[in-house]
Amino acid sequence: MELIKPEVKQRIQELRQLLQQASYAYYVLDSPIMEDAVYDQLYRELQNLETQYPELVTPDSPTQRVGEKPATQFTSVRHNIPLYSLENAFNIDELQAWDQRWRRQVPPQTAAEYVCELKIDGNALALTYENGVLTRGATRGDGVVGEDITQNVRTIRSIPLRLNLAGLKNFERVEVRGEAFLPLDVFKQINEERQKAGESLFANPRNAAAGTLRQLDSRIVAQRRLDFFAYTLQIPGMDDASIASSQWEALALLQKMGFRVNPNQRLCASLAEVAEYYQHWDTERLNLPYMTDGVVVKINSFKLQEQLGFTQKFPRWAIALKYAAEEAPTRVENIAVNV
Ligand SMILES: NC(=O)c1cc2c(=O)c3cc(F)ccc3oc2nc1N
Repeated sequence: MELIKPEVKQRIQELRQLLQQASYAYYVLDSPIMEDAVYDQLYRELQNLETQYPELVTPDSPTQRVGEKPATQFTSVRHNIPLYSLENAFNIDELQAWDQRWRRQVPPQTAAEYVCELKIDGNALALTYENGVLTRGATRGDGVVGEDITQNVRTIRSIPLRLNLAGLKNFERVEVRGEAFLPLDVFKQINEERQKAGESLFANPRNAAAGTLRQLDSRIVAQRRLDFFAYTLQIPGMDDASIASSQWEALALLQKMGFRVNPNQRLCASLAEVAEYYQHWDTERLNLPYMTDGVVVKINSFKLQEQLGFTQKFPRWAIALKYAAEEAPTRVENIAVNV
C-alpha cells in the first residue's frame, strides 16, 4: 500500500470532527451550528476521500451510519446486564403505597430524594460501547435476550457512534439504556406515506418505532428519523455507586458523554413535589413533540438504590406513575384522522 500523504489523513480527521460536532449540535442539542448545504458538501468530501482511501474508514465515521446491504435476519443477543421492567402505579395513592413499601426495607426516617423523568412511550434500547465506540445496539426482548439491531441503531443520529470520555477512567465498557421513539410529526408523515401506498397504518408512534427498528434495511430506518433519550448508565462489573452517586448525576454524565437526555427531568425533595410534577405534565405533555405515558419516579441515591435492589421483575427503587390511557388514543386518533 503506497504511503498515504499525511495531509490526507489530517483532512479526513478534520472533516470527521467538523461533521460530528455539527451532527451533535443539530440532533442532540437541537441548535444547528452549520448550514445544511455546508454539512452536505463536507460530508461528500469525506465520502470521496474514504472511497479513495478505504483503509482509512473507521466505524465511528459519520459516513458509517447507514449500512448498504439489508440484513437477512436479526441475531439474538444476551444482554451484559439484564433490563428490568418497571412496576406501575396509576395514581398518587399507589405512589404513596410504593413509597411505604420500600421504606419498610430501610431504617425509619431514611432521607430520600426522587428523580422524576417523563416516561417516553417508545422502545427500550440497550447500547454497548467499547473504548468509547458503539459496538452493539439491541432491543430489550425479554430483558435477558434481545435482538441485535446494531445497524439500525447506528442510523439514529442522536445516538453517538463515539462517546466523549474526556476525564473519565474505567469507562472502557459502558452500557447505556434509553428509549428510542418516533417524534409525532415523523409518525404522522410515515402514516401519510403508508396511506398513499395503500399500506396499513401504524396505530401509534410506539408501534411505528418498533416496526421501524425491526426493518431489515437500515436505509429505510435512516429515512424515518428515529430519536433517542438516554436514561441509564452502567458499567458491567462495577456497582453503579462507583460510576456516579445518583441518578441525577448519571443523567448529567450521559449528557456530557454526548447523549440526548430529556430536558424535563426534575429532582424532587418529597413525594408532594413528585405529585406536583405529575399533575403539571398531565396536561403539559400534550404539547410535547413525542408521546409519553407517565412519569418514572426513581430514588435518586445510588447507594439507596443498591440497598433496595430488585424483585424478580422490578427495581424496588423506581415506579412508573402512569397517566390515564384515554388521553393518548384520542390524541393519536386525531393525528390518524388528519392523515
Ligand atoms: N420509558 C422511559 O422514559 C423510561 C424507562 C425506564 C425503565 O424502563 C427502567 C427500568 C428499570 F429497570 C430501571 C430504570 C428504568 O428507568 C427508566 N427511565 C425512563 N425514563
